[in-house]
Amino acid sequence: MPVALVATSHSPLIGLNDPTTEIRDEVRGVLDDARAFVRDFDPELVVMFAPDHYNGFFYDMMPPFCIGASAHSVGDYGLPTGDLSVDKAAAYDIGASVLAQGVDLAISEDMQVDHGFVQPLLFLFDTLQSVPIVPIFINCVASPLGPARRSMDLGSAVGAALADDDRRILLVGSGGLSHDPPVPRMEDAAPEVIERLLLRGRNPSTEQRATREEKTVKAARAYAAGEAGYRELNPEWDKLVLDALSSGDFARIVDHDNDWFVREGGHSSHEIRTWIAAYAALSGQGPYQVQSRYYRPIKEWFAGFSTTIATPASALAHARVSNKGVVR
Ligand SMILES: O=C(O)CCC(=O)/C=C/C=C(\O)C(=O)O
Ligand SMILES: [Fe+2]
Repeated sequence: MPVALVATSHSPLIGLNDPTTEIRDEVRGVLDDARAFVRDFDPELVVMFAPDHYNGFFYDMMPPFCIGASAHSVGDYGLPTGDLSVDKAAAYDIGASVLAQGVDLAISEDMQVDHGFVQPLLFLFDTLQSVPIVPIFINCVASPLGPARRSMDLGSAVGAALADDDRRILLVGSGGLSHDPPVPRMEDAAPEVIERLLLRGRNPSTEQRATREEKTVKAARAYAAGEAGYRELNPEWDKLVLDALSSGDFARIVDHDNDWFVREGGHSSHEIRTWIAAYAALSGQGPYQVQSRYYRPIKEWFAGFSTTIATPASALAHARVSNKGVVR
């Protein structure tokens, strides 16, 4: 199948707590390049791996992986609400194949998604409905998490499921590198927050959502000003991860235990599982090459922010090649 990959960080703070104009423009340029690449590739199907942040998935039933046969954006952080254009038949086919290959995943006919899915869609397509999509949720925040290697197994199985599909397929991974924004954790959350991590967190009122989101913005401002006791970003670790994914050396990442990710990259570094899955799906189609790689630590967004584009090595001759950012 003709295939390409875009993996990108997301951050709910984009537009709400921006870095300098220079850095904002730099990122805008990188995302414009990614959008131009995608426009040229003209995908007929997007398969997106992304996490959730207690907007769609709660502790009433928290699967490690879930494929959406229909999906709806909850509209967090000012993003649009509405249905995604899910390719239901493809979702069931991929789900059945992945299960047959021995990777367990749930299926949802009513998947609620947040900025984890919505931002990359908007970065690359401007709207929620521009392109048929199969959304695949990977739990990256709600402990206990399985080993990172399992997200590689998921990605490999999805890649195998797609191998005979003749459509142009864009694989997308959505999540940060090192980062530790204030996403609550069951282990140490206050009782009223624990309530929110259970089913009762679903469909908050406008006021409840605004209060919660204001807290995140306030925390990011304090973090960027050096005031808060949050974990620093880790560009060295981010480079290791980007190098490993660029070279296809997955073992450098997935053979580590979950504590390594938290120690090196903070709790939300588990979001890199979405990239691991997307890259593993790509690697199943043969050798690949990263064509473009951007990285910059952006504290205002609580993110080691990166965007990469990769294609099968055979497609490289047609590539736009660029490397931007501060760490390569
Ligand atoms: O909104 C909340 O309840 C907690 C804050 C939150 O979800 C932050 C998410 C940040 C990212 O998605 C990220 O940096 O990857
Ligand atoms: Fe996130």
